[in-house]
Amino acid sequence: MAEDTQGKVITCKAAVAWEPNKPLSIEDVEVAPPQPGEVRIKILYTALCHTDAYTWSGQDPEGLFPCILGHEAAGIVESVGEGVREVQPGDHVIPCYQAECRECKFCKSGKTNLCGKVRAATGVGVMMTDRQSRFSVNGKPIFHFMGTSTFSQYTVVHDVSVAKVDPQAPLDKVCLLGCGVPTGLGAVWNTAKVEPGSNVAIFGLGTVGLAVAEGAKTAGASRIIGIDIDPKKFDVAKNFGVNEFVNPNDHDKPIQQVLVDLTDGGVDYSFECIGKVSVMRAALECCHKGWGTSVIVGVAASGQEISTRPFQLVTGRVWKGTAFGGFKSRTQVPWLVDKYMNKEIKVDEYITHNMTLLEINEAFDLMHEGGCLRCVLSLH
Ligand SMILES: NC(=O)c1ccc[n+]([C@@H]2O[C@H](COP(=O)([O-])OP(=O)(O)OC[C@H]3O[C@@H](n4cnc5c(N)ncnc54)[C@H](O)[C@@H]3O)[C@@H](O)[C@H]2O)c1
Ligand SMILES: N[C@@H](CCC(=O)N[C@@H](CSCO)C(=O)NCC(=O)O)C(=O)O
Ligand SMILES: [Zn+2]
Ligand SMILES: [Zn+2]
Repeated sequence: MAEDTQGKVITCKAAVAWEPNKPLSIEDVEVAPPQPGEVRIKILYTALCHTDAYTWSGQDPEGLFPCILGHEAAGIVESVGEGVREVQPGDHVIPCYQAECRECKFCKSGKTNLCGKVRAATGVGVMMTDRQSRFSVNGKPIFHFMGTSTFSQYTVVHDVSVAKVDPQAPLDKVCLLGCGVPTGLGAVWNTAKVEPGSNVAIFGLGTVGLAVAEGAKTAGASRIIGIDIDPKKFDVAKNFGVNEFVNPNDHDKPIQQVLVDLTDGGVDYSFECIGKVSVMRAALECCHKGWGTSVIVGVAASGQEISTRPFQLVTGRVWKGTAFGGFKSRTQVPWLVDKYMNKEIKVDEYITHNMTLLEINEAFDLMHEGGCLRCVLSLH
């Protein structure tokens, strides 16, 4: 049902990042009505992802300030702009930072989940139609972030960035299907395509690494080796399918050598879920000669570069990366929600904390502690 806010500016609360690393500030933000091809969403729940912290830190070359961060959320469509056909007010939705237009060269290629339709605009914090922001504070424009900006009670996104989901699904849980959980599952299922019986090494046992473990378990991997410098992660990781643990700090040898020794020459698949280029190298080099494949999932800062001896690739190791786990967002996020509703994938188990938008700075502090996987903020 349409709300009486349709066509009007909505003033609501949002957490604004005015400058890198400065505490987020809860502001009264004006959110303009959606223009053609746009959707205004009442965000009910948003989680925090490490990529929000990364951009907030000032290290993201696409980080523009002031902005409204946030990209792992769920809400209800408040109103739609002209020409929007696939969602309507009242629909339950998950905003998708990786769009899916089904028409561009990328979408039609059948080779990637990346979409080119709105990426140039979302990378510079504006909407595609007029290259303007829909957010302002006292008349000053505030940049969008990742085409989602979910740390706001209302946001405006492109219609190609909205997945309509089962209205029965609990939005305080399925908001996680906007980023971290699909990324880990898809890294295994879509990007690496892990086969039954494989040996898998997962570097970093945060939400993304644990979702990789869950994906590897369901793919039938036999050895799932979790590597983390925080021993507190090991207990929780067992519940997600990790069946062996290695703490690099317990060894004098380079971690890639430890893993090669443990696995008779190296693992079949490895996943870097941290964002450190030195670990990305180790993840590649712990792979088995001839076929081992390493997938980069972690996001590393501007200026960071990966390196290895080309001989590592000449001798058959494969280096790959994944964005949103290779999932086609508008098509497959609803499918992931259905899998959650059918109890085929975990989601609740990644949520360690629940807070409100007003507590967002405390939530970010918590995120840097080992005990926190995902913190879900309620916005209303
Ligand atoms: N590619 C994508 O589409 C995508 C999507 C979501 C998140 N990410 C990125 O994935 C990464 C992981 O996200 P997360 O939310 O799980 O993060 P997280 O911080 O919760 O988890 C990282 C884990 O790595 C461990 N760690 C840190 N340094 C280590 C080291 N040297 N060796 C071993 N373990 C180490 C930490 O103890 C922690 O458990 C981030 O870089 C995030 O930006 C990428
Ligand atoms: N602006 C960043 C890009 C960081 C990045 O790689 N983002 C991932 C998603 S992380 C979600 O938590 C991604 O999907 N990238 C593909 C894309 O952005 O199109 C930088 O430049 O470092
Ligand atoms: Zn994310
Ligand atoms: Zn497209």
